[in-house]
Amino acid sequence: GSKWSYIGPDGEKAWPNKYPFCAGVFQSPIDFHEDILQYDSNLVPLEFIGYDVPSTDQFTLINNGHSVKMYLSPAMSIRNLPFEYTASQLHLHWGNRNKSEGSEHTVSGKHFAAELHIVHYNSEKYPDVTAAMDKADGLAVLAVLLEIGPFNPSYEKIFRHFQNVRYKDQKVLVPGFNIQELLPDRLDEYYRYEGSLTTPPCYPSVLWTVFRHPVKISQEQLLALETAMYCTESDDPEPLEMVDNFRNVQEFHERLVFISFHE
Ligand SMILES: NS(=O)(=O)c1c(F)c(F)c(S(=O)(=O)CCO)c(N[C@H]2CCCc3ccccc32)c1F
Ligand SMILES: [Zn+2]
Repeated sequence: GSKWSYIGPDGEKAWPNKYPFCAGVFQSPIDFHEDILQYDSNLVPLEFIGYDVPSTDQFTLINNGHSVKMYLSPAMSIRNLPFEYTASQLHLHWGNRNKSEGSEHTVSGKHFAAELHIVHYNSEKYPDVTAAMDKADGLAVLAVLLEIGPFNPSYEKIFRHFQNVRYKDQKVLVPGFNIQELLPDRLDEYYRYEGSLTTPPCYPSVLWTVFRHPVKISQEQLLALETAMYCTESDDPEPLEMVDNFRNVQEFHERLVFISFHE
């Protein structure tokens, strides 16, 4: 129950009062635009281990008051990064029903409808995500930009449970499935930069991989994401809709974003 939000007196402009790193260096998210991008031929496709989780396993999906997050299996990890990173959780960021522009990262100043983040920690150097999250080489987050298109049966495996996590601290079990289904085609094409957590405590501890190609979900799926959840508990007399839970893009001076693709 950390006291910060995306709106009002505890909104992002006030974060540095309680969380000094939020005013610090290497902050995320950022805008990807031409003059900060540099092709890097060393950026090879990531390798996903144990992402195909059997349906006999279950993931816990929880409304934590800031986002809807799903704890992942410790058997899931990624390679081809400087270290092996083990999966911790995935969560989403989105806008609202009148403005479906809730992605955190932007491309040439343009928001996408929403964004999925899969948080991993450096399991070669640290015992768990709590030990890793404030270390410069502690975390690796994969980001998928979401846009409107046909119904997406893979995202529906999570979205179908939203009615059971409408309020803060509610949770539900989700049968395992291949988390790789949530990722776009062309896993070889991505943006790569060193940044931070996009929520307090904003530690500059994240190696970001943002896939170039967005994934499509339907208008109805997006509306469900934008209207299902509340930041408040089920008995709160003043319910607060969980909308616009994205941080604005941060200044990015004298830094480069490396890309694995030619224009
Ligand atoms: N955009 S983001 O930077 O990826 C990002 C979020 F946006 C986000 F909301 C969360 S949160 O849901 O945990 C609520 C805020 O702490 C996280 N959690 C991370 C960092 C904080 C502690 C922690 C502990 C265990 C697992 C993951 C995490 C987060 F990393
Ligand atoms: Zn996130």
